[in-house]
Amino acid sequence: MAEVVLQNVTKRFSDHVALDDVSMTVPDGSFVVLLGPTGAGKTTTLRMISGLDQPDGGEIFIGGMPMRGLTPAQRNVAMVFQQYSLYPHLTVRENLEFPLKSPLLSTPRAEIDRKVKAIAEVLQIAHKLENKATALSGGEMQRVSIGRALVRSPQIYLMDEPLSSLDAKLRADLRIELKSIQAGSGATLLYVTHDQIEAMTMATHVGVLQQGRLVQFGSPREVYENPVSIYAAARLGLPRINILPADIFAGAPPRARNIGLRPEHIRQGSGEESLVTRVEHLGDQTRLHLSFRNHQIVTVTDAHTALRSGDIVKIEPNKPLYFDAEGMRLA
Ligand SMILES: Nc1ncnc2c1ncn2[C@@H]1O[C@H](COP(=O)(O)OP(=O)(O)OP(=O)(O)O)[C@@H](O)[C@H]1O
Repeated sequence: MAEVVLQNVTKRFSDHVALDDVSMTVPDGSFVVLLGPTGAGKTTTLRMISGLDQPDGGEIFIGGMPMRGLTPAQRNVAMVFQQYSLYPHLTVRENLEFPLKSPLLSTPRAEIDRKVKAIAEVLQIAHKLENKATALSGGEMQRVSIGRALVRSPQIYLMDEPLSSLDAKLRADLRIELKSIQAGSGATLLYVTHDQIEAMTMATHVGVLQQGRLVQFGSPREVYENPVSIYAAARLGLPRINILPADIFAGAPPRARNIGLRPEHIRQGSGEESLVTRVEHLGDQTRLHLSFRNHQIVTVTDAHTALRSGDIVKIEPNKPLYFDAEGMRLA
């Protein structure tokens, strides 16, 4: 496995700048998740690293080697797309074996069998090994595509929302499996997702992309607790961070335009009165929807709370984040 370095990478599509001077180091053995809304440049970043597309400016290094001019095969990267890409006329087993049968690798038969079996078990498709790829459900095909990447030992795995087409239970299972495969093998993984839970649970680092610019890079915890802007703060956390006018509570510093309060950073029982508008019991926690001076706030409370819609609850900020008129964090 290898470190991947992007140095001032820029990519334009006619006059649209999809990646704008992006510099980023994906450390060897890390699990980096790229975050950003649609169009932020996540897929473009993966395509540049894979060699499917060329940057207009800047350099990409994998394992210290410059990648300019090298084909995807020469880069030895494994990519999993959101949409499965299988050989339809081959069986699941043949699809999984395919990458190992490359003449360059000359993997021994016993080794191929062992790897295919192990991966098929992890991905819960062992019972479908002899089926034709076309005889699978969408979720099964996607698992085979993931398997085709995992049987290899590339320099880096590039995955673009690989779990988004799977049902919730399988997604939760595979999240744990992928993370343990990565942690166990020391693989380097660059991963795109819109799923907050995937990002928080799997990433060693997250990179926040905003209109083609990398605006923050750090551990999920760092980005969660110390976001550089409202934009970065809104990328992690569910329910989302509450953004309110800064003067809605006393104590805002000069130049503060907005206060950001994570749902769990609102103390209840003292402070200002707010109205409970909805109580959502989710089992392990309860969400309170509050109306406070014409603003809606979401906070969390005790799972067995007796609060009901129409009640009054006192609230005050705990660990507030302040942002200026441009949405940038104030120290
Ligand atoms: N082949 C292309 N031709 C023209 N424009 C493109 C092309 N590929 C991407 N773009 C543009 O570049 C920008 C970044 O696209 P990209 O696919 O990287 O976004 P993304 O963050 O992956 O979004 P999504 O979450 O929707 O996949 C977008 O504005 C997109 O329209």
